[in-house]
Amino acid sequence: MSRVTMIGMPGSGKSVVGRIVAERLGWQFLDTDKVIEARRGVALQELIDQVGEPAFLAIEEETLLEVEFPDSCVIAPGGSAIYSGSGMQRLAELSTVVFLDAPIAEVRAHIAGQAPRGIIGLVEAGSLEALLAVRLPLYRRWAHLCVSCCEATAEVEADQVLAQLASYWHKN
Ligand SMILES: Nc1ncnc2c1ncn2[C@@H]1O[C@H](COP(=O)(O)OP(=O)(O)O)[C@@H](O)[C@H]1O
Ligand SMILES: O=C(O)C1=C[C@@H](OP(=O)(O)O)[C@@H](O)[C@H](O)C1
Ligand SMILES: [Mg+2]
Repeated sequence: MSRVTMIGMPGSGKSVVGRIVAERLGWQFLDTDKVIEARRGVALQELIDQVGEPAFLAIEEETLLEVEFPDSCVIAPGGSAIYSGSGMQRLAELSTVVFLDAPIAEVRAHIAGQAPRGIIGLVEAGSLEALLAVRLPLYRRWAHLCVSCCEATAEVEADQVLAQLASYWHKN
């Protein structure tokens, strides 16, 4: 199957690692957060602030269901994509889904280095640890492959993803 989708917590590296995986395969890279920003003409954080979390999830679902994903592409949806059963069903049918399983300390450090962003369900969960506990069964449910990332550079993580993909594609 000539598409890959990266899923995982915000800050786990879906966009950065996904882009490197795409480059190494000579494939296109598509970040659905960027698609939403381009369609709406606002930064993602601003959109979440404007419409609220439930409406953002509806916009994200609509995007996952409507975008035409080309052949030979790596897709990086937002970390909240797993809240859309129909969106994930579509991605699982048209791509190999890779869960970037990053330790929470790494997630926290990566998020801290970035501009503020709305993380869906974080306020309700109370902490990143509690949010991960809620999301983990969903990430695992939709993943064809789980790649554990531990204090490696994005380049090394991309190599790990590619090695596991090669093995998965060989068997499936
Ligand atoms: N393995 C890594 N090593 C160092 N920095 C990383 C790594 N993965 C991601 N980052 C950094 O963390 C931030 C969030 O990464 P990003 O790819 O946007 O995550 P996601 O798309 O999963 O939210 C970026 O600044 C990125 O450069
Ligand atoms: O996990 C989340 O709740 C979110 C993750 C973000 O994308 P990244 O996972 O690419 O950071 C973005 O879609 C939005 O801020 C919500
Ligand atoms: Mg991203």
